[in-house]
Amino acid sequence: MISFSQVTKHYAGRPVVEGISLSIARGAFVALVGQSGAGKTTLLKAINRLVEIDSGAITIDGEDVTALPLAALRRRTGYVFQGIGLFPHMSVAENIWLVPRLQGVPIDGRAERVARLLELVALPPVLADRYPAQLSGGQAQRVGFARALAAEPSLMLMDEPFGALDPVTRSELGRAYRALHERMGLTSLLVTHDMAEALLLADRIIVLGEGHILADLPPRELLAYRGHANVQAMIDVVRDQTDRLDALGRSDG
Ligand SMILES: Nc1ncnc2c1ncn2[C@@H]1O[C@H](COP(=O)(O)OP(=O)(O)OP(=O)(O)O)[C@@H](O)[C@H]1O
Repeated sequence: MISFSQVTKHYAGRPVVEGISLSIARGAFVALVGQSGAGKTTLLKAINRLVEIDSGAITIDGEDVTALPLAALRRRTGYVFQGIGLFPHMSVAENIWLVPRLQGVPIDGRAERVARLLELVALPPVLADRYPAQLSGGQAQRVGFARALAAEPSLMLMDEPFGALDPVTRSELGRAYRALHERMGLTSLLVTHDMAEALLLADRIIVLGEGHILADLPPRELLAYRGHANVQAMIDVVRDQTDRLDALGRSDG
């Protein structure tokens, strides 16, 4: 569904993404991980052209993203990011209805469609009339997902969408999104710092570093990976935490 061919992006003369080629199949759930500054966000934003690449090409369903009108491209791609950016002066319903409104969908269907989208992200319908300041962080993030899904995108681009949440909400929302991904037949790309989250949610994990793909494997195979030191270090953190927790559980004092 998405294809990157020799994609390169520089900032201030320094390559951030260098000659990256990869293909992502329809229905895949792919996590992009890597240390801070590895180029994860740059690669994600290049898809919906929030970032313009210097060279190479990115296609969605065989169409070059630079040949698509921006509005059509953004309609196909739901975008969710940390801290979500809900408009504070708009109610939840108005925030969710932003894209359908731009698409000229008649307002008389709004209440029903907003209620359905809230239900999808497991929020009660009464929240429709609240304002963002009256929501918890987890609720706001769910509204962000509902807003992205309102355009009925086939591709979801997510940049640390669970990053600002407490661990319990983070885990709940991650699982809820994974279920939505299945149910709605979405293609999902998730940028995360959290290797454990990537291993538990995604079907395929791409590890970026120094502008390149360091590893590109399904979770089980990545766990057994031996190779690039940076990749191993990220996996070792998860393994070490699991081992220490196991040891703690077994200790008698
Ligand atoms: N608009 C910009 N102008 C200049 N440099 C930028 C710009 N955007 C990103 N960079 C630099 O490019 C590099 C990659 O940034 P990017 O945000 O893609 O990394 P990342 O892997 O998503 O990092 P993080 O995990 O910290 O969000 C960083 O060194 C960053 O400082």
